[in-house]
Amino acid sequence: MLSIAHSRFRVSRSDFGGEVEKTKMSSKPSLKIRVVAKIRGHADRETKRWISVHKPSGEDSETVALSFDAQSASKKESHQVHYCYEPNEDNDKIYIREIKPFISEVFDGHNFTTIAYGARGSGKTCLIQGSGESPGLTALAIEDITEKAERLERLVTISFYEIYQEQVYDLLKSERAAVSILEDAQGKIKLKGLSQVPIKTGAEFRKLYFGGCNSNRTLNKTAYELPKRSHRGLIIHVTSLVENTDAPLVGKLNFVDLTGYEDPRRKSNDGLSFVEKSKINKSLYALQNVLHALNANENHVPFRESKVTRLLQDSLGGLNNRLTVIACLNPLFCQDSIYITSLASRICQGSHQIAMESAKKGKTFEKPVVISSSKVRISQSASGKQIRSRVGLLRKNASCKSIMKGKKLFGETNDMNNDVKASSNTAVASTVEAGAQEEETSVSADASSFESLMHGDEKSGFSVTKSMVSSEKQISSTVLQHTLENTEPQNGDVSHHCEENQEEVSSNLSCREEALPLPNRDAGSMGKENWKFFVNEGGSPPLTARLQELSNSLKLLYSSTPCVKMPNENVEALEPKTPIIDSNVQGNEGKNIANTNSPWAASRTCYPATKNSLIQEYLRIFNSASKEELKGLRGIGEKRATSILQLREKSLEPFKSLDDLGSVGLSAKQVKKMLAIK
Ligand SMILES: Nc1ncnc2c1ncn2[C@@H]1O[C@H](COP(=O)(O)OP(=O)(O)OP(=O)(O)O)[C@@H](O)[C@H]1O
Repeated sequence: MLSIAHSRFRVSRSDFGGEVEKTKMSSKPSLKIRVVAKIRGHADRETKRWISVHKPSGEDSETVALSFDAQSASKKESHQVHYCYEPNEDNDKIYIREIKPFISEVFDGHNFTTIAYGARGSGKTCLIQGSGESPGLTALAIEDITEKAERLERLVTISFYEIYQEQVYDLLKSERAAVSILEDAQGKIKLKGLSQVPIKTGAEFRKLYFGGCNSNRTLNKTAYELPKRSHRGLIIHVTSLVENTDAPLVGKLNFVDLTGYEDPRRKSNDGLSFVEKSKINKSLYALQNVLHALNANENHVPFRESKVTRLLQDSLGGLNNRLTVIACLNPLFCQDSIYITSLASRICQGSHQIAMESAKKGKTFEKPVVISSSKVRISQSASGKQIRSRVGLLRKNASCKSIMKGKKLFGETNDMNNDVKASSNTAVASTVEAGAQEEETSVSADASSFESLMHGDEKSGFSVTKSMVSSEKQISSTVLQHTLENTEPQNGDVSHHCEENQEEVSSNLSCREEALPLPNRDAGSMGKENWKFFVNEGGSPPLTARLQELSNSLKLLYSSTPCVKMPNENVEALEPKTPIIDSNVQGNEGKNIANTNSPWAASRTCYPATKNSLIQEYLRIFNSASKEELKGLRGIGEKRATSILQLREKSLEPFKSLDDLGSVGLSAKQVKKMLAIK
């Protein structure tokens, strides 16, 4: 049983020596991101360090630089993050510096999220969940929150969930119970089936959290009945009734322990396949894409790319929320930790860019730091011209600037993605960086394309135009074209992978309803806020954005193409190297990948999408889109959108096939038309 000396944590804001002010990223009313690293402790304290940490001003450093001894001197580069905790620094210290100063904001109705990610065995669980000797961040936070809540007469409830294979489960129920992530007509995220249990003390919390309500659950992960490789999250809700309003104010503190990252190409001890490992890492990639989109102020934030980001949507996307990303690093050599650190550095860079923009606008922010380690590394193997011809080509328009501004987190330095040729993100960025001057060609989709799709007429229906279209539409269209070109039957592995990305709605909802289905102020604004992002200048409907979402999903597949071989991992080759396309690798149906001209072509050969999965994706729009989104589709007005929502109230997934749309009075012809963008 944990023993927490309460008085240890009574530290006033002034005790942080101005830390509160320092950790404020920007006065801009958007997500504030802080990125820190933590090097896990090690039983043998004499172990030679392989990570060097340079703290220019000691604990007061605005940023610190990490470098790895494993990298050769010529390739050695430093990765900047906001701070790095040493192996001998415990969870108390991290809590006091990174979380405690912001607890009061949760009581003001804001959301604070802490996400721990890292390679396997890097200490994420010990950090978030803790152990008997060393309480984790969750236990430390709950002590302060329950104490404060008692004084201020607020209600504290907790939810504890697990995400395994992109399915969410409630961990506070005695039976394994699935949770559905739904969006209501107002755009609020609802976690149907996830219990919220009131707690008043740290002891009550520990009883629940560490298995009190389920004897099968213990702190020891290996003893737990569910598979080990899952994400786990705790939500602490702080609710207060606001005078003269019906809606209570709810602030949330989220803690997420992401599954350990593992390079999918490496053989793992637990025998997981490449595809399974790619799926496990998907949430990490999705998180990066979401943070990139938020940092770059992009029109579409791909929250739906993974369950983790979807579940955290209102905490990541709402106003004045905070996110602390903790990159957990192994104390002994671990190639994956180098990758994890480079990603952390990128997220850190993104948050600085927001700060710089804020500063330019005359708002207060401390001097930004130039991050040398985070330069975008673009493969030199493809010329700008080649890249442009591969991706569908973008003009140097405003959208491109936005892409450049944020620099895609996923797809640039990923060691796998050093095969830049396989990443459309990178290619897009490369196009911009290369300073494309030539006349560009864009691909656009029209209604007939979708009709062709419905009839299985894969190749027809697309027109190549030289018209200027938004980059968003171009990307979507490129993906659509790609999908249409690949409607041949294919092997199970790939379609299975595609299907994993589908919005899941569990039929197993026999569990009790949420104890406190309380609305969240920020969540309420979130739906509309994101809706604003969905609508582009031309007034096109959210379907466009969904197509881009498909694009993102496909990018995830492409980026993890197994047709890439890394150089042998000997001591000489520790630093990330550009993967080599193996000319002997055979794609589906014996096609030789090396003969393909482009990364798109190569990935097509490896991972053909199915027409069916695309149709399923459209059906998911009907099963999950908000009222406004539905109304953006052809043939759906106020009345029909309301009927669809009513059907969804009765059944979680009313539309399982296109025929089911008949129940809201849509004929087959109308359905086909509807799939066209207005
Ligand atoms: N501060 C520490 N000092 C010594 N050993 C530690 C420390 N933190 C963690 N460990 C040990 O490291 C191992 C991995 O820790 P932990 O389970 O927290 O890692 P993880 O990142 O959650 O792993 P996974 O990715 O497999 O979920 C455990 O055996 C744990 O006892």
